[in-house]
Amino acid sequence: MSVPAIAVYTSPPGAVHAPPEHDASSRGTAPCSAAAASPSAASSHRHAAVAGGLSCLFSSPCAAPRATGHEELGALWHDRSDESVVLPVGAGFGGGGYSYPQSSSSSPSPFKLRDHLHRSPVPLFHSPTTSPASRSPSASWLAGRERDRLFSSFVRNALGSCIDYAPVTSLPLGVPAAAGVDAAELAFELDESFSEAEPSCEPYAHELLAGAQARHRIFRDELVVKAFFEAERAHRGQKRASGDPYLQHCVETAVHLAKIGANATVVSAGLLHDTIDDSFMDYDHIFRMFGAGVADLVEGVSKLSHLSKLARDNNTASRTVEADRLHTMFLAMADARAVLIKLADRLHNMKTIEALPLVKQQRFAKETMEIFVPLANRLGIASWKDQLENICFKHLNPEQHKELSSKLVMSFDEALLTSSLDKLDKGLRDEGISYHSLSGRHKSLYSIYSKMIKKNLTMDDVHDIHGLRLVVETEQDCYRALDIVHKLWPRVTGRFKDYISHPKMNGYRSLHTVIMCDGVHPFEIQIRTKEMHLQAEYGFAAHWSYKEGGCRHSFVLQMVEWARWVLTWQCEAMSKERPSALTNSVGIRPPCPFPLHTEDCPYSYSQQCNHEGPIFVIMLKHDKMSVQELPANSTVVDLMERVGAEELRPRINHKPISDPNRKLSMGDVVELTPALPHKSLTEYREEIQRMYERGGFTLAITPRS
Ligand SMILES: Nc1nc2c(ncn2[C@@H]2O[C@H](COP(=O)(O)OP(=O)(O)OP(=O)(O)O)[C@@H](O)[C@H]2O)c(=O)[nH]1
Ligand SMILES: Nc1ncnc2c1ncn2[C@@H]1O[C@H](COP(=O)(O)OP(=O)(O)OP(=O)(O)O)[C@@H](O)[C@H]1O
Repeated sequence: MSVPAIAVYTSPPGAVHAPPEHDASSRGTAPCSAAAASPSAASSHRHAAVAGGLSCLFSSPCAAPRATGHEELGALWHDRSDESVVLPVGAGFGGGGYSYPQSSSSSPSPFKLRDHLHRSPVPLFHSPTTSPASRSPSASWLAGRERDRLFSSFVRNALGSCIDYAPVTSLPLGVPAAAGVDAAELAFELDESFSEAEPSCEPYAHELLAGAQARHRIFRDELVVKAFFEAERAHRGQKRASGDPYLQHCVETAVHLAKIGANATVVSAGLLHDTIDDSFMDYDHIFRMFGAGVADLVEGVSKLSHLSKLARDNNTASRTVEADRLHTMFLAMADARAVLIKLADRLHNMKTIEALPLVKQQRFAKETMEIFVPLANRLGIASWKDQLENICFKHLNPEQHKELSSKLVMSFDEALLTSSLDKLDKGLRDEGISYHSLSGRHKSLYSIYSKMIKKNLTMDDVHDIHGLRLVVETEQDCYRALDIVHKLWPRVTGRFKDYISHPKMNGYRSLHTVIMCDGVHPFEIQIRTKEMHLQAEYGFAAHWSYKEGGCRHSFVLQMVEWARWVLTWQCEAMSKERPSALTNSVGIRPPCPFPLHTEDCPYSYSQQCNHEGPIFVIMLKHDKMSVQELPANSTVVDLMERVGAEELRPRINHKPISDPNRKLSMGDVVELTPALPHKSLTEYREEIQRMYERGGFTLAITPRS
């Protein structure tokens, strides 16, 4: 079971207006009025909400908190898009049980609602200003490198990455998409072959599609529906360990992707992610039907699956250095979106892991913790990271999990979080301080546990179970806001940290204070500027590396930053240019430098740039796998000399090579096998003859009836 939550509260001044097409009404969301529940409902639902897993995310001026039904404790920063759509009107956003009062501006901001529905894969804050014309990376954005403008574009894009699917059809305001949708009522023309294929599906497949469409509108997209039916064809008759149809796993994987804002290409690839490995379909088939965009992603996922299986079979996850190399390699060798799909696949597998034998549960949990959690962390998908961690925690430390879960239910107060946000928002308004964003979160169960272990604390000593974060415009505003915080609540002595005047070694800057809420609950409040926040999310002070405890290679930092950026950018770009089935998405690339880098920054990383960092390759020697680190530009011979295997025969990526001076690339799989002894044909013939005479061959002859 699980809870944590995020509340995001955007700056009321300088009201944010999104273009009309982004209006929530065109997304089939429940209207705001239906969202607000009464405070009494809030308290009465609290415990149920906690037990069921509650998340809150709301935006001023229209509050839109609601509950979700996640099983595990996890900070659901991103996964909110579809749930709101599924909830019946009335339950709507507010169904979770607490309300947020309307603030001074009475008109709901469609921008904010959009954000509510489609969060970025990268945790970010809300821009106070945006313009209708500026939601996708424009030509001027690409051309310009001016820092401020890049910054605001960055914020816009990151927000925009929560995507606008070119809507196939708009649902009427307040009508949950779930109502009466089935595959027979698809709101677009099916092409001929597709229409023919559809009726041959079994009823459960239609139900699955209708269910997915009810959860997220992208499942009405033509490309996605086509991918659905192709996945159905590929996996027809296949079952999961649970006995469920295999197709269900494909759909759930795709739903996870849709929920964090992935576009039609990525969601389609999510539906097809297992076809190359587990069905008769191959790359060429997918290419012909869906184009290189989808086919490359499916192939990328397949490659990651192979590496992951190799790693699991060889227990690589337990060897820290090699596990670390694997994270880096995964991100460096594959399109970040392929990693995203692999993560979504793993998330669903972990959520259904009970169907596997105990020993496999343990193995998967261990591997997930070592390999996939850090990947989710690096890509900034906090909700997946938290969910994965909590599930693994439950399987790896069941006793502690049980004990802490029940304790957390006692100490956790969702309503307090929202009322604190409200109080701070009011305090800031009263003093005329505008802010960029105000958000709150509950620490995930596993994060609490880890902190307790790391710092030898009891749960009562963890002061940031409830946390607020305020992002303001200027450094001066940080201190002014801090004064307000200290006037609003009594502070906990000795817990104030001024990382603005005294930045941390890694450059992290922020003000931290702990205050006492209701005299019982400590709240950690972080105050920073937009710029400081960017530093805290990316670059050297990035939260992921802070959590991972440092990183040896600076190129890894750059690469991760790049991958996160690509992800954000591509989701946005791709959703704007709704890909036709044959569009090659590889052509769409973000500019190499990260927004914070100047043009001549030598550290900027991109997969096109030749970074000087080491490369990581998988080596299979005598059937044992290891992840080898080599300097950039190393060759096969270099590797063979390094491991003392000059006499062995190298194959790269399953193909023999003729030139041992071939350069190695990140993610190459190098197999070193004993060379065939040099025998003449006659000698081989004699050997076979001897084996035959010894009875070494069994000829499979099927008797004719
Ligand atoms: N991104 C990022 N966040 C940081 C960094 N250091 C601290 N933080 C954030 O600030 C919070 C509190 O950090 P500190 O005030 O230094 O507290 P602490 O000494 O680690 O111990 P606690 O107060 O018990 O959390 C952390 O939980 C993080 O959310 C950093 O280097 N990078
Ligand atoms: N006070 C806060 N307000 C809002 N968000 C926060 C706050 N503190 C951390 N976060 C964010 O919550 C997410 C989960 O962080 P988590 O609680 O696991 O670790 P942490 O608090 O940052 O670090 P630690 O456990 O080492 O103290 C991260 O994205 C982090 O940036």
